[in-house]
Amino acid sequence: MLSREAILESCQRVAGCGAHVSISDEGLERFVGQLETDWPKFAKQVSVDDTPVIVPEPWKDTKFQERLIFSDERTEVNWIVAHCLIEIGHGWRHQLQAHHNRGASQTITLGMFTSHQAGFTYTARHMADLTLEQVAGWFNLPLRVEATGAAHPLAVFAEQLHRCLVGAGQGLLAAGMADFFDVVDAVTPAAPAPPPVGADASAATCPSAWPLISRLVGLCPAFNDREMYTDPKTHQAAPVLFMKKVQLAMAELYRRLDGWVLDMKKVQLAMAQLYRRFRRSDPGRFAFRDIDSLTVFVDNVLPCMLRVNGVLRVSPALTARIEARQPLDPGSPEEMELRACALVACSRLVARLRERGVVSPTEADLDYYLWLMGKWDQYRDVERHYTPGTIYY
Ligand SMILES: Nc1nc2c(c(CN[C@H]3C=C[C@H](O)[C@@H]3O)cn2[C@@H]2O[C@H](COP(=O)(O)O)[C@@H](O)[C@H]2O)c(=O)[nH]1
Repeated sequence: MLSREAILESCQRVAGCGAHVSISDEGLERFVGQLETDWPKFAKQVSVDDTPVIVPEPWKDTKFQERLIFSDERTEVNWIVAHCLIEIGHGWRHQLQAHHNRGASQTITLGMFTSHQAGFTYTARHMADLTLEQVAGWFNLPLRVEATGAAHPLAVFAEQLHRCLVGAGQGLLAAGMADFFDVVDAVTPAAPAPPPVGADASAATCPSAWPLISRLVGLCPAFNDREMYTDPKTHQAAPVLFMKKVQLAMAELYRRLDGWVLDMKKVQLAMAQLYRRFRRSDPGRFAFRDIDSLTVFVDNVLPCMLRVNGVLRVSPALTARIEARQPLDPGSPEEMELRACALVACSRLVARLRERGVVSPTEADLDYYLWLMGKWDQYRDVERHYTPGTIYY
């Protein structure tokens, strides 16, 4: 089974021997102080947890604030997991900006809203049968250049999205699962009876996130975010695990649904809405007792925020490549060192914050914080690394 330890240890191996990226102890300590000061501002932004997605400041006043209406809990869970499965496309940021003035994550979120409004439900069969044209339509991605009829560069992005979804649909079907919700059901067959109001969600009745993570990774190729890394000194190769999107899915399910018992009947739903306010009163399926064992969901934004805030030291040659927007190859040492060092640095940041005791976030909280930070005015134009060839982030 996948575990926090397996992910962290594989990244620590890279962080200990990387040729291009390392963690600065002084920078890390300085950033801990900054986080303590800035945390309250952040807490306000993500505490609104009944919105379908976390809404960064620049997205305010857009339709993302609207509540998506789902016919039932199964449909909502399937939409959330599918959304996280296709949180990719950072490497197309500039092409997307030029095409429709939106970045990768806004393109994905808007496309997910559009598909929902079009009545699409993310069942295994529906995903397996998706056509490239359908996907390109929802996400507003051109497949051809109008004037010449030649393939549009963004068609590759549309193909990546299509591949993620079809792969998941086929994987689920092969395992006899009708949808993502069936996987939840297979892992935690019956929602445990809710403990009395006011009881602690960390009680053993709450499920662990890791069996569900492991099962989803086994079924959906696009969740299996791992690469081989060769130690530059010993020349030994070993796998490095990041598991960005599947951990994001756990955090999203937790953020949205931990207060719900998902298979309850309509009349109970109203009760659940009331319970939901009392976050810890109704753990159901998604109040993962080990939510604080997730690592950050490492993409290209986190390494960038840590680099500009002095936590990551990046070699001048690699910094120059990043600033020149030169793409990195998926699985290249540079790409893996950036991601691995960011993941390890975040676990150290959270450990230090907890020791000092002023604020005590989970790594998932810190992830959301750093991702939202990438939208702040002073950071929006800072170049991040780009790996357009990956389907993992
Ligand atoms: N570490 C981390 N990375 C995240 C997200 C999200 C957003 N998550 C949504 C899902 C549910 C929530 O409610 C959020 O609304 C996107 N990304 C990644 O950023 C990358 C850059 O894209 P851009 O921002 O356009 O530049 C892209 O690879 C994208 O996959 C997150 O939360 N954490």
